[in-house]
Amino acid sequence: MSELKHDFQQEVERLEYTKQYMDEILAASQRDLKAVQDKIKESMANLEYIDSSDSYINILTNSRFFELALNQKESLEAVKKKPYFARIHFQRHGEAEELLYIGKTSLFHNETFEPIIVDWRSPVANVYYDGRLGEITYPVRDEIFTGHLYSKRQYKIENGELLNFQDVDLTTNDDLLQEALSGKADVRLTEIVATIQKEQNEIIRAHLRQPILVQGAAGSGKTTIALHRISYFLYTMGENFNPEQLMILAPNKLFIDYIGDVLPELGVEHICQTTYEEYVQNATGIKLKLTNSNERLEEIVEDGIDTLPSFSIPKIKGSLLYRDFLDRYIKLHEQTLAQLFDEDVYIEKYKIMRGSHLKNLFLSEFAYMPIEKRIERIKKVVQAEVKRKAKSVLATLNKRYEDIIGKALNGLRDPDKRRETVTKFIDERDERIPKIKQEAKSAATTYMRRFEKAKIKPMYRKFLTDRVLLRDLTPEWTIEEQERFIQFHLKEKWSLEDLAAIYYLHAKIKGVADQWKMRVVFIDEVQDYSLFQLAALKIGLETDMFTMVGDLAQGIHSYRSLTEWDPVLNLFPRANYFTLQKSYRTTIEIMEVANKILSKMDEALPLVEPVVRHGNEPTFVQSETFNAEIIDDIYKKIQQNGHKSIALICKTAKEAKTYAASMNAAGVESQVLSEESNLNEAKLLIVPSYLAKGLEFDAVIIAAYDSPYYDTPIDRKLLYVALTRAMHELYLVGPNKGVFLLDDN
Ligand SMILES: Nc1ncnc2c1ncn2[C@@H]1O[C@H](COP(=O)(O)OP(=O)(O)OP(=O)(O)O)[C@@H](O)[C@H]1O
Repeated sequence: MSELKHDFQQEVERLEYTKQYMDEILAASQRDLKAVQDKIKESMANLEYIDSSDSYINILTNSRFFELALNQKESLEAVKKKPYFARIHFQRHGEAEELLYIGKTSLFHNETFEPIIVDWRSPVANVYYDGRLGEITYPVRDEIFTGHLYSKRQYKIENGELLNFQDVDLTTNDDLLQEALSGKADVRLTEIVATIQKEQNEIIRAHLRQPILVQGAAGSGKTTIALHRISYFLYTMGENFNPEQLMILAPNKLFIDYIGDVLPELGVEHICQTTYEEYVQNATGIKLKLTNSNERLEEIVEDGIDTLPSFSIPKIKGSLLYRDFLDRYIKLHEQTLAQLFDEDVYIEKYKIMRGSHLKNLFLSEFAYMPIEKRIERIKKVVQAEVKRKAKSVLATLNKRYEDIIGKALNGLRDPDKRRETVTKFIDERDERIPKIKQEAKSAATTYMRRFEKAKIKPMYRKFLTDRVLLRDLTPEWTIEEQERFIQFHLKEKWSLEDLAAIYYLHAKIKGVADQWKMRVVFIDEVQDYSLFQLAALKIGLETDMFTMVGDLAQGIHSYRSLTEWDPVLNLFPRANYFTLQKSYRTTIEIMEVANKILSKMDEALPLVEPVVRHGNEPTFVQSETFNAEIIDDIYKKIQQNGHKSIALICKTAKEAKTYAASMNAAGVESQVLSEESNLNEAKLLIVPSYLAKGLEFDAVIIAAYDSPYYDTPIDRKLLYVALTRAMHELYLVGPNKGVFLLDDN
């Protein structure tokens, strides 16, 4: 028998063994879960395992297989279909050689302690992603281990059957990757765990307690990495963080649906997946009807004029200067409240506390807290002090009455006068003491009543429209600019840019409630955020543990958002910055076209390197007017090539509607994608360019008629986004190549 055959046979046996053991566990867990757990606990009690710093408890909790057995039979079945995807032949210095099988969960033999499957997120699995063959090092917690990596092997297992395996070295890595990349759009995001590349792995595992910022080319795996990093984070830091304390901010609902299936596959559940809009409204409890920012984008790109006016309100509202204005506003509010401490706290005529002391607490000692939290704390201080002092006031008074009554009793000779005086004092005492007691009960509340709670929405509205206030708070602006700002806000309408301000005011004045105080944040498409949006989040959440991934070349909202990364790095001084240049999505031929557009951009970003994967040349189809039959022909041809997810991308939603009408008239079923819709691959998806961001399709047809792409910053980005959505095939349909900013040859 040849060596390979022999190997294959052995691998088949190994897979059988693994599956059998899984069945045993499953059966046992169903018979008597508790007993099995106890037994494992007991037998692992003295376990010294390869990641030896892990206690057995750790191993148990890491042993997701058991959790799955406990919780979900379905997921368990899924694991059984593909228990592992790779193997390393490895030897830690000073120890025996080992074959470690790497999968999406871990599984240990409960008697021999043998690791049957090692979780891809475990420290030793890093060797698989990071290590070249030969001498290697890998960190476990704070220790560095060294060893020798003899081989890396990848398996193709489907439905529990071993189809194939291949040993990986530098040359085969590309083959394996290519095979993975030639897959279809519907199974992609989830299946990359086997082919995560070294530079991606570095980002996934980069310092978990530090912020990271990734500038990654279109299709370089940013979304994928962010999702895997979440999974890795929970695996590694799960003891200190609940999934509920993690939040992923996505650009829209469509995108959340898109990634929705992936997270459970990566063992991540219960994390908060939301959009900035939704999060802010939930966290502040302020519901706003926002103008649709995509409609605004449409207006901007309609005529191809996207140079910003020098006084652009959306841009201003995203700036740190705007934050400074609001800081002044908050200061003003704080000062107004501070003045209310000018009065002292009294019970009857007794001074219980000096207002100046409370003012000092308010303005300096408690200054680290949100304003209304300080007021709450001060109320407690006053309450405690009133309680304490009231006791001594009462004791003193009682004593004094006792004394003067005693004096009257002993000192006055005239019995009538004596009775009269004593009665007077007794009456006075009996009236005064209960009154004081009563006052003491409510003194703190009465004193603190003057501090009314702020109403953030009207407060912000005042900032937007109050001339006198603006004169005070925005000296950097000319009077004309202030007037323009006021005029802009005469009619009450709210847009995305106002959310950062509202959240910021809420955070600084009221504080973010625990339920919304996420401790770790993952942001996809971060280039669409403004600096102030990020700053507000960071302040409100009191954390800088942000993973931010984005691509300036896709910054289609740059009229109101980021155009460079430096300010973000200044905002997050602890951040590690990474770049990803390789695109895993598109073929070389498609990327060539996209790179032409990229090179026209002002950002001077390096060209994207596609991983070596060839496909058909993108095809330009000339037609003077939009012709549904031409599109239908292309659509059918793509389907014949075996592709399922196919998008017709156009610049605007308006154009998408026109196209859909034509397509439907020609009898082709289509669906215009909106933020609320579900992706339906059975139909031709018609997608406005800005909504396509973050998504990918097997094939893309870009048509441009009513709204051609102009050679302006935003249009170049929209076109670039559209071009880079295609995985395998690309068609450009229009009256000439110029509408796609391409030369005729
Ligand atoms: N290491 C990898 N192995 C296999 N496939 C990968 C790898 N990295 C990324 N991919 C695939 O490449 C495609 C692009 O990944 P992803 O959507 O995460 O990129 P992105 O950087 O977020 O793109 P964009 O900015 O254009 O939205 C996906 O289909 C993903 O599965």
